[in-house]
Amino acid sequence: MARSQQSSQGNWHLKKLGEYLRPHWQRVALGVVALMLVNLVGVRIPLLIRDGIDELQVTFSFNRITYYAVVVLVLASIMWVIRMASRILIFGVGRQVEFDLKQRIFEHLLGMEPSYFATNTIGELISRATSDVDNIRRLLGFAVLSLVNTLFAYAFTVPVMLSLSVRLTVVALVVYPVMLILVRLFSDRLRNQQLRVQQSTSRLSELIQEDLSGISLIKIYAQEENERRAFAELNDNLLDANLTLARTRNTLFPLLGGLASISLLLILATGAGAIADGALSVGDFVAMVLYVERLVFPTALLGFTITAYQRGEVSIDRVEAILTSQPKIVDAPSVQAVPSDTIRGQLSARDLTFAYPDSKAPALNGVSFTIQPGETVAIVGPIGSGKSTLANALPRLLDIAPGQIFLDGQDITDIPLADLRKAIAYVPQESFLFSSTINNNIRYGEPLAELPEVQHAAKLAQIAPEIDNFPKRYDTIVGERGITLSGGQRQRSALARALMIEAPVVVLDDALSSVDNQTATDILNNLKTGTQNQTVLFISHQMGVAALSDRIMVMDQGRIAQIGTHDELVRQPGLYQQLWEQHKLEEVLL
Ligand SMILES: Nc1ncnc2c1ncn2[C@@H]1O[C@H](COP(=O)(O)OP(=O)(O)OP(=O)(O)O)[C@@H](O)[C@H]1O
Repeated sequence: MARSQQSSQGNWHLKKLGEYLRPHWQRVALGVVALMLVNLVGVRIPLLIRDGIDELQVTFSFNRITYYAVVVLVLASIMWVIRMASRILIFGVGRQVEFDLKQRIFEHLLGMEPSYFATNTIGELISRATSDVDNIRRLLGFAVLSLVNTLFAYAFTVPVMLSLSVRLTVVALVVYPVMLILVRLFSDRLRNQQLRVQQSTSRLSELIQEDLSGISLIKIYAQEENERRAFAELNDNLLDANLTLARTRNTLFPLLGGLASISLLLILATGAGAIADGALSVGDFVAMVLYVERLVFPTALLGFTITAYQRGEVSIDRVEAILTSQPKIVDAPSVQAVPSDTIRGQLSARDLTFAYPDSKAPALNGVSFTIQPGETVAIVGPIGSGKSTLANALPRLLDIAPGQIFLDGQDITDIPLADLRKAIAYVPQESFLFSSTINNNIRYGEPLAELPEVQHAAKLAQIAPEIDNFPKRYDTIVGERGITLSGGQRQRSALARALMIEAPVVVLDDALSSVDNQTATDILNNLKTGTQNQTVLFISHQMGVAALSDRIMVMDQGRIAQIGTHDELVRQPGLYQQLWEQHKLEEVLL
């Protein structure tokens, strides 16, 4: 049972390797033909030497020696050239497959929804896309080359050896079954140890990635020592895993090499007797020794080939786990394109309910509303009341069931994702800037936009005067490798990016929290009076700004508790009144 499972898994890995190689089959085939030629020529050389020795035993002639020497030299040179070509071809295929896999992994990850990255850490994904892909490259380069070479070496050498002396061939090959048993005994252990190395590497890269992203937090809480210890522990684990694997490999490889050399000893011992009996010529004997030597090297390499294969198998599993994960948020087959200039911007929800996986209470519970085109609606409510969940649901960053959210009356799950996201400009709480110019950051959604358009968006987002003061104005590099912007500057840059795409609907998820009330109000006024008269959904804890919107939705525990204008709500007893009172009190105190 276990064995059949193992062999079916082995077949699966081979199938996958076949799939990786298929696009490059011509190069692989050429490489294999080159290896075949190398071995064909290689088999010929000991026979020539044998002929030379046997001939020279009868008559000694310098001309003949020179003849044999030149022929051997020419053949060896041809072999060398073809071997080089085979290596270039096969290693090149390994690099090509590495390129293909990296490309596929990245493209696949781009299609996954944000929640995928909450369960699969970035460090782990990076380790799979780099070191695991590297292992597959080595498997396809080195392991394929050495395996095919070994197969040809045996296939061509053994028949010639048998034709020279059956007895000596059997003696030379007697150790080989022992080698196979050894390899089998070690292979499970090698695979498990290999897996441990790869898992430890992933855990270490996860920690590095997390700690370096959260370096300020580590410093604020003075946790350097603890983090150093955690790193040392994982690093120690990796060292231990690597050393254990090295121990197993260092036991197996010399054993294989040693056994192969025993063939040579056995042949020397039995060959002498055969020559004395006249059963074997000196030339045949020398040829036999050369043949066994030809087999020793590929056989000793078998250990490396096996580990490269097993390491590759583990990596194939880890890479395929990414490639076979299905994105949950995809276009339904029935979607039809919706050009954004045909969208008016009416947004509605009908009994919208959503629960995060593994959470008991729904984050949105029977939410219903209709927002008219051009309306500015603020969403307020206590922390954790479901505001961000609602904002994420609108551009389908969450896996929302059909029949719950509508844009201009059309179910958003019937709109192609690309069109929906072009129609709803969403500015998340965390404003992320790429390490590029501020110009490129703002025109991220419209990469071909000209500077005046970028400047206009910056003006609407009230960041233009500050950009004019940056060292290289719109060409200033920002983000991780550039100048550091303040929280408010980052937020307004992210807002300018969203305004750049001129979407009919703009959703701001607490995206002006680092901006003072007056600036936030000016920005909202810009949106209302802009050319597009956009529908704006504006999540905020800034009650003073929210009060200026056309209507306000008050959320509480995943439900809409109240909805109306500021004047209506402030007169109704309820959550809005409380929030407003609290706001006024804070204003007085500040
Ligand atoms: N990725 C997630 N997985 C599981 N639960 C989540 C996730 N994100 C939010 N929640 C939960 O869903 C509920 C609503 O959260 P949400 O972020 O929508 O609230 P919010 O009103 O935007 O809060 P805040 O004002 O603090 O931004 C909370 O109980 C929160 O713990």
